[in-house]
Amino acid sequence: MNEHMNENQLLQIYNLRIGFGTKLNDVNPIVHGLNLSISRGRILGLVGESGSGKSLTCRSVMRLLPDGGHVLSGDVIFDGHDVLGMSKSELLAFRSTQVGMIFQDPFSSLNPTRRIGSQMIEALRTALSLSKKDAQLRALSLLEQVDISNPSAKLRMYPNELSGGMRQRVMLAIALGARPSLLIADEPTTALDTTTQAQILSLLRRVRDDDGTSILLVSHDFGVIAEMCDDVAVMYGGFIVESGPIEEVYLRPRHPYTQALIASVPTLAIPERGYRRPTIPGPPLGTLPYTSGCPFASRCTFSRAECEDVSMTLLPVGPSHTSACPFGGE
Ligand SMILES: Nc1ncnc2c1ncn2[C@@H]1O[C@H](COP(=O)(O)OP(=O)(O)OP(=O)(O)O)[C@@H](O)[C@H]1O
Repeated sequence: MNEHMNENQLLQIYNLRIGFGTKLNDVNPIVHGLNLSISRGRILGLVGESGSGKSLTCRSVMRLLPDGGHVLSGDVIFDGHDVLGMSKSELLAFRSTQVGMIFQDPFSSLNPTRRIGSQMIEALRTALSLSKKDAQLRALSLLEQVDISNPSAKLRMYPNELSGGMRQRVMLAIALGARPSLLIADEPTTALDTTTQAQILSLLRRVRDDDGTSILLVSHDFGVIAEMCDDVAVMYGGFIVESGPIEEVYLRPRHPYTQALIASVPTLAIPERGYRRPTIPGPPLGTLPYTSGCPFASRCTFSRAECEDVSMTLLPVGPSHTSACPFGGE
């Protein structure tokens, strides 16, 4: 395990394979040998279409895969610690103090029958062993940190009395409760209107700037990733197909899937006036099992016979920039 350790990296994922199945000897692999790392204080974007394996990758860091999901092989190293080898008690401590996570739908994580205050206080007391009084004070200061006005009134409310944006702020406040060094944000703004989305993204950036928190930000929207992240990893069909610093990847994308994804960012699409951004041709991958070669080949404008045999290894194509397409997107 120690051969993987790198002190500049907060999170390192090596050769991670995830699959689904009821029996371990009958598992359908979904994520195929994924490598990923996040440096301290940086924001890494994980981008790709629905079903590419982004959420499973995030959940495997917390060891919170859905029922039937298994890590088949690989290593997850957090701050030098082997997450996949942690005991139950180490895992509970890790989840409640080292990593915070927010999801697309904050409703699914909040209990609708309990007031915001009692949920926050319970989470804070469990994570930080605080007295009830101290947990209440910390809850108030956390709500202020995420720009919630009149926080004491909000503590008395139920989740359904808050707007979607407010609920996401509350989830962020809970996730930041123990000042985690990593925040995993899985499509945190997808369900929100554009103004609220901008506010939540700006809050996330502030969390990183003020506290040095590393962030793993998942999105299917390259526009959000380009605006927010320092580094990006592009996923397709359970593989990372390209990764690197955001300026490099955004300005000089080398994998045809990344090129298509960037070309389809809806900056100004007004179809009724005849201008629209291109979409990626062909149907999404769906749930077909992976066999071999490049999973994007059937939709790729540059596809050729050799694509059926490429190994999907990330090859260097620029400064810290790698791509799995050996043909350079040409
Ligand atoms: N609970 C589950 N049971 C069986 N298969 C699952 C389950 N959850 C995910 N999968 C499989 O794993 C694939 C990847 O799922 P994942 O949620 O990681 O995708 P994603 O990239 O995060 O997409 P989305 O943005 O839609 O959540 C899915 O297409 C599905 O085939």
